[in-house]
Amino acid sequence: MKQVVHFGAGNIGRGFIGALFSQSGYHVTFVDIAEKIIDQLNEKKQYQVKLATDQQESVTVENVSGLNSLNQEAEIIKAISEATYLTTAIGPNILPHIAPLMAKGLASRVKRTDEKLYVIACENQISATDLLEGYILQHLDQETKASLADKVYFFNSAVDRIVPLQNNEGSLDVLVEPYYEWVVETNESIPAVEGMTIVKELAPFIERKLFTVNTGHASIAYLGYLKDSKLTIDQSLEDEAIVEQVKKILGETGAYLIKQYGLDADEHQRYIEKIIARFKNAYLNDSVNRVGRSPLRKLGPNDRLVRPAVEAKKAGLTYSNLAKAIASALLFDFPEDEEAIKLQAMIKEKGVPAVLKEVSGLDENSEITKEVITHYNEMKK
Ligand SMILES: NC(=O)C1=CN([C@@H]2O[C@H](COP(=O)(O)OP(=O)(O)OC[C@H]3O[C@@H](n4cnc5c(N)ncnc54)[C@H](O)[C@@H]3O)[C@@H](O)[C@H]2O)C=CC1
Ligand SMILES: O=P(O)(O)OC[C@H]1O[C@](O)(CO)[C@@H](O)[C@@H]1O
Repeated sequence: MKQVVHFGAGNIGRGFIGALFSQSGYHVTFVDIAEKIIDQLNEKKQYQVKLATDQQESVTVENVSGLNSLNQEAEIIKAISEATYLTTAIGPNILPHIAPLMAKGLASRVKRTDEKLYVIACENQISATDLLEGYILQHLDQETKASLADKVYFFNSAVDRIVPLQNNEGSLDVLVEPYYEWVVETNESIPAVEGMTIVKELAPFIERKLFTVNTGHASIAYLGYLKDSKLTIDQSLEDEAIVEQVKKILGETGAYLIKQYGLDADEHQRYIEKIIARFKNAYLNDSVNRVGRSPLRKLGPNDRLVRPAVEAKKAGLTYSNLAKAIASALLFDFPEDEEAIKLQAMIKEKGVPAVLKEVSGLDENSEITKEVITHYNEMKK
């Protein structure tokens, strides 16, 4: 049986990428640090992926097992040497931490076989696989790096499926939205995986996805949180003012995307509407706190809020509503989110302009910073 080693047996790992590989006839070895999940994967060897619909249709995901990256290094290295794909859905910030183990796995593999291995990071981050490759290469000597050529391939990808926090402590089953899209950038002819779309150039796909789905989702989360921190995304969208604000924000990212990639304006408008309809799925019961998680990452220069504002400004387009979204992210003070705590401490200590400089790479005197501060002061009242 063909093998995939997938780092991160969480929501996207089990509910999306692992499920597609299993359905394509692969055995999926999940690598994680969550002991309970690993034990259950090895004990039950299967789980259900349930759709967030009226009917709650479900699919059984079989041929799965788990390994612990904290204490099963030798087993993971062996599994990497036998795999066709090596994938991750672990969070962009964790990639540097798993790179040393992946490097050991690749070094061992290329000594044992010339079979091709395809590495794909499935994270909400532009060029996540390039970043992972960079981290891995830092742990390899020149000779091993050279021996990866024509044997180990790194492909960037975009992943889109809403998988909320699961309300089923102790179960491997995952509730997911029916929609999914997994786009992988390559010119190679690679082994088929059901549900994987291959493209030669990822930029239009990942930017369209990140600056529509993720910009929209994060904006609803932050605006909803400001209204009531206990809301879910669909409840936030019961407020017409939030719907209108999000449409304006996506109008700004849309204008940039249409100009940058020559998208058809009507088609893009339909894409926006389809996405807002996905956000309204009440079965997902998706909290604004989950969707707003990790605000420091989301306020990063290349992420869903700041990059489209910077690009819109460069293109001579409006960015005022994106500035409002950035301001709402700066007000995310959820006390159970480590990055939110850090963000609020930074704002208290240094003030908003210094934080925007340090976290978002925005000059303290830039027009975008000024606009964000105006919104921030208004919204804080
Ligand atoms: N949940 C969603 O709707 C979507 C998430 N994504 C992206 O997918 C990635 C994963 O997100 P989720 O699955 O939601 O997160 P998650 O928190 O459910 O899963 C992450 C998993 O990684 C594991 N992990 C953490 N550190 C580890 C380490 N050092 N070694 C091995 N395993 C480790 C955790 O134990 C957890 O099981 C993120 O980059 C996210 O942005 C992308 C599209 C949709
Ligand atoms: O860790 P992040 O970037 O919030 O990733 C999860 C996000 O990705 C999305 O699935 C969109 O693809 C949203 O559900 C969710 O907000």
